[in-house]
Amino acid sequence: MALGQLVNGTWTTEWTERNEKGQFQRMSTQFHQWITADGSSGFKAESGRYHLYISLGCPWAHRTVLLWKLKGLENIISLSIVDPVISEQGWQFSDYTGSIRDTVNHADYLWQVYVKSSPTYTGRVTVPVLWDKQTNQIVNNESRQIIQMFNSEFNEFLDSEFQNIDFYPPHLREAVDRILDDIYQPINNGVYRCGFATSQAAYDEAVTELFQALEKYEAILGQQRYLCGTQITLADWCLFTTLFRFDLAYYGLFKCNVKRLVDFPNLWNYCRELYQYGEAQSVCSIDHVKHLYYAGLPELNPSRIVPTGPAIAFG
Ligand SMILES: N[C@@H](CCC(=O)N[C@@H](CS)C(=O)NCC(=O)O)C(=O)O
Repeated sequence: MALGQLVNGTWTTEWTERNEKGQFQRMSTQFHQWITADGSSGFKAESGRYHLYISLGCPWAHRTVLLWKLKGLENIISLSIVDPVISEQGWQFSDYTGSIRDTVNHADYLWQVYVKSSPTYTGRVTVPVLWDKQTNQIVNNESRQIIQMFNSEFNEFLDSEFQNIDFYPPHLREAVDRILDDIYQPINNGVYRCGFATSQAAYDEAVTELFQALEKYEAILGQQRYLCGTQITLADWCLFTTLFRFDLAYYGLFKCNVKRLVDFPNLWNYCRELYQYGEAQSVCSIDHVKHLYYAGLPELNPSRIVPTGPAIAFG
């Protein structure tokens, strides 16, 4: 397995996210500070102060770059995109097409950014990472929190066209949070629970829960256009990044193959609609997704061959 982690600031190739039942158990992220418009948190929203590290293949990081793009933060927050294929030393920077090297810390590997922020860090080295250039530290590495900050805290630097976009409006916050909680374990993390299971029982449980939840949301989207009703919210973007990868990677490599996404008429139309929303598709990379999963997880695909298909008409 190419995945490793930092132990006391040193890179190791241990990977310990499965229990004795063969179930995948995702570790929690550790950097949870908050950028605020007024600076009361200690991290004031400022133009040019922050840097975002992402992978275009990763569904969690994809959420943050979608918000970055859709809120018009390109000239406010700088960006690095890792090589899609995770290396023996974790995420690396390269000249792979569509990647962007680390212009801030000039790291070769993302673990170096973690160690610069926190020299004795122990834990996984994951994307996304939001970095503060002023105090030289990681502010936050949890996608669900980063997208909330991007949605509202940088508005004063944006044109009114972008200021007015609100994917987390106060009257829908409770509903968004409830849906995010509801889709996390069976769907967003559920595909990983299928793919990384090491026992039949763990896989059976995960795949059953995944398809029950997909059927549930298929029915909901038969009644309403978006997860919270008539308006696109953060909940939709968080479901979208998993759906976008479904037929490209999860159906094949992770054995999420009871049905394809295209076999769910409502979920499939919804996925296509979100893909076509604004400039979303400019940060949707089929190539990075397929390389991340097929070339970067030799435990699941020892040949690392990236399949040619499937041909999927998102556009
Ligand atoms: N809870 C985190 C999860 C982030 C995460 O697990 N990212 C994966 C990529 S899909 C990663 O960086 N994995 C590398 C590793 O575990 O070594 C979030 O939502 O931001």
